[in-house]
Amino acid sequence: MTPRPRCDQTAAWAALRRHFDGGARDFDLRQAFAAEAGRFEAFSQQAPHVFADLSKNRIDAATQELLLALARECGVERHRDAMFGGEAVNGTEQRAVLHFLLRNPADVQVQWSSGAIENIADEASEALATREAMLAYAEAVRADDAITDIVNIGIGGSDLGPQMAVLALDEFTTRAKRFHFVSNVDGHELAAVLRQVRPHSTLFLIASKTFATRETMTNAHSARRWFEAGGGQDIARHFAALTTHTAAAQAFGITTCFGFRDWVGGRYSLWSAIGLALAIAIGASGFRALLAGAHAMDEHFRTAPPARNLPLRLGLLDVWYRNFHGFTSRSIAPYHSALRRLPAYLQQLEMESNGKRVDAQGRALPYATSPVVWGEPGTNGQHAFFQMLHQGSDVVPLEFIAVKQAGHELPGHHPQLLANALAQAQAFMQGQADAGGHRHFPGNRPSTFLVLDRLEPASLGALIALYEHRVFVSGSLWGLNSFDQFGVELGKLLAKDLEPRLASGDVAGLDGSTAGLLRRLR
Ligand SMILES: O=P(O)(O)OC[C@H]1O[C@H](O)[C@H](O)[C@@H](O)[C@@H]1O
Repeated sequence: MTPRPRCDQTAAWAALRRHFDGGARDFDLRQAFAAEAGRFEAFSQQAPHVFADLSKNRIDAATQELLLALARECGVERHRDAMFGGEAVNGTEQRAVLHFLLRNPADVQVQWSSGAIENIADEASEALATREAMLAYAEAVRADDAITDIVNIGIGGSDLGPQMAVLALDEFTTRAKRFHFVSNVDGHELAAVLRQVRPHSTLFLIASKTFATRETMTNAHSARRWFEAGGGQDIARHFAALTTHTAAAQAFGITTCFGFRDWVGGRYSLWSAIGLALAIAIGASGFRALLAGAHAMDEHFRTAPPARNLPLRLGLLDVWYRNFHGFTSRSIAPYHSALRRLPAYLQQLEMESNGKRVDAQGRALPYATSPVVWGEPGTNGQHAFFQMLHQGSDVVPLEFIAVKQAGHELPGHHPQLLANALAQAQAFMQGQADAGGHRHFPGNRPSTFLVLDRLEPASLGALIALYEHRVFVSGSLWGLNSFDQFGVELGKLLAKDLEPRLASGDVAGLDGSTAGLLRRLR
């Protein structure tokens, strides 16, 4: 990878700084709408399966031009093409980043740049073969009436993706099986699931890229002990492993394994064998539709001109808000209860990817990177923390996700839901100037409004891929390696040291607080 210029040392960054200090800081959405008749049309667009209204954001044509110049100068497109070309864009781990390959239709040839990972054709056909094997297995499980419960054991990317998607696509999920997700090492979680299932009718999916994550291994061993203690014998039938480390799964005693490669990051692994629970839930055709929707967004990101490239526009907006306006967080408000785990999924995607303070070469950066990403479905959030969003001292850009068609037939609910989403976005922008004191709403609070026609496999795939690429864009502008996560290691190491101390009471060498708490917890 040729090094890219540091974003804050480009002419475009300096121009943006002048633009901001010269008035953009005080941009007023209400005035902008009053002045520009075509503002909605200019700042909204249809991308594959996702319509996006960006017009209630603090940007105008000049800001957008300068942001696009920043992307050009920072080499974002070159970086994107390097990823799609199979170069080792995850430099710290010397790995290519090819999760998009998992959603490539079988008949599409991938264009690889020279010097990309070797035997690329083999990688592509292996991914395809695994997809077919896994989908055939998913169909066999769906047809097997003796299996009534699927328990996915995994954490982080091996939990959040399949869990979020199984919930989101509930309308498309087989009613013949129940789906459970166990991630936490807290035994309460596994125990609560085991109380509901029986060994002879349960399939455990042990989902772990590394097959080494302690939480998952502890839960997997406990599940196997429970299975055997309950008279279960046929591990091959009741356990399957989804992992890059099939040898470790076999050593555990699992013979049904679906693999993937280390070029799939954990938080990008829903499309791989890690998606098996979802494939069982919605079937092979549903899973293929999810992949096709994501692939359509890949193609959009790869080929749409910058000014109409949605992931690029959203990633640029994120940098504008974080580094110029200084906003520290972004709230996600899905106005669809089935998307209730989406904020948690996006937290991992964005904060684990871009929550870094050094550039891809390990040099400390002088500017802010990932915002805090958080949220709850609407309308629930309205009755909890929206108070702070409307009248608090911080400005938090909000992201609405609304779905045009309901997936149920209860009269009255959906118009009420959609009216609430529209009203909140309106209220954030307009505020209430004619009231003083406690009833004053400052307004001018920015929001982005995403619309899906229907929440279905293809649109969910496109939505997730949109977020993946947007995170790529902001990470690229910030000069980060968005594909490693060394920040999760230290705590794991320390926990390993403390676990035996909890049993022995040995506090030698510990700081006063940790020693005091350890004594307290014994
Ligand atoms: O899939 P696994 O190897 O078990 O990893 C599960 C998760 O844990 C790690 O610590 C990382 O922070 C995550 O990116 C990963 O998704």
